[in-house]
Amino acid sequence: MIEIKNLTKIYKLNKKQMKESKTTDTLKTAVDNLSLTARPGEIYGLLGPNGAGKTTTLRCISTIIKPTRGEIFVSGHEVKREPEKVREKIGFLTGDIKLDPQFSVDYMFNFFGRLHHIQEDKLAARKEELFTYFGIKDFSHKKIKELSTGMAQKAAIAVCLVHDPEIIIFDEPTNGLDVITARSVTDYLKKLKAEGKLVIISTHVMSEAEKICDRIGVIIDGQKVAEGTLGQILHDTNAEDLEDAFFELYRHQKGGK
Ligand SMILES: Nc1ncnc2c1ncn2[C@@H]1O[C@H](COP(=O)(O)OP(=O)(O)OP(=O)(O)O)[C@@H](O)[C@H]1O
Repeated sequence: MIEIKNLTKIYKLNKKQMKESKTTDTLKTAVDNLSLTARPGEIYGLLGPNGAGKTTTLRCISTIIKPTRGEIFVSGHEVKREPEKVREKIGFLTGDIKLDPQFSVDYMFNFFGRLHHIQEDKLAARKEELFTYFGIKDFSHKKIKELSTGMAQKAAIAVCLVHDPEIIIFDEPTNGLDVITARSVTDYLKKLKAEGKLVIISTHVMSEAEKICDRIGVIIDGQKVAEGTLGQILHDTNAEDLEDAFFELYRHQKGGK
C-alpha cells in the first residue's frame, strides 16, 4: 500500500531556473498538500498536465527526492525514515534515470539483479521470463546506446522489475512508444495488477488512464482536484469522457477562466 499524507514539495530555484520560468520567486511549490492512498491489486493513475507535479510526487514516493512536508508510507515504511526498506519494495521507472549507455541490456539486468542480492538461478529464471515477454532476447547483447527508444524503454522496464517488486511506480510508462510496444507495456501492468501488485503510474494521456487505471487522481498545480474510478469522475463532473471531465476540473481549478 502507498499512503501519502499531506505531501508538499517546494523546490529552491537557481537563477537559471528563475529566468526560464520568468519569475522572481526563489521557491516553486511543485506539490501542494497532496494526500492519496493506493492499494495492492489496483492500477492508480496520476493524471495531470505538464508541470502538474506528477513526477515530483512519484520521485518522493521512490525516495529519489525528499518531501518538504508530509509523510509517505510504502508498505508501512516511511520514505524519510526507512528509505532502504522502501527501495526494496518498489520498482521505479522514470524517463530521467537512464541505463548506462556503454553496457549491454544483459549486463545491466545482471548488475541490478546482483545489487538486489538475487540468487543466480532465480536471476536467470527472471531474465528468461522478462526478456521473453518483452522480446528482449534478440537485442540483449546490444549496448544500451545502440537501442531504439522502444527497445531502451523495454530494457529499462525489465531492469526495474528484476527483483519482482510488490509496488511498481512508472512515470509515463508509454511515453515515446509506438502503439504495439505501448500495448505490451500496458498489458504487462495489467498482469502485475492481476498478480495482486500495486501499480501507480503518471500520465497525461487520457485514453491510457481511461483504459488501464482502476482509479485516477487528477492533479493540477500540485493539488489533487479529483479522485475516483472513471465512472465516479465522470459522474462528479457531469462529463461524457475523461477529456471533458479534465477540462471541467481544469477550468474550475483556474477559477473558471
Ligand atoms: N528539480 C527541480 N527544480 C526546480 N523546479 C522543478 C524541479 N523539478 C520540477 N520542477 C518544477 O515543479 C513543477 C512540477 O514538475 P513535475 O515534473 O513534477 O510535473 P509533471 O506533472 O511531472 O510534468 P510533466 O508532465 O511535464 O512531466 C514544474 O513547474 C517544474 O518546472
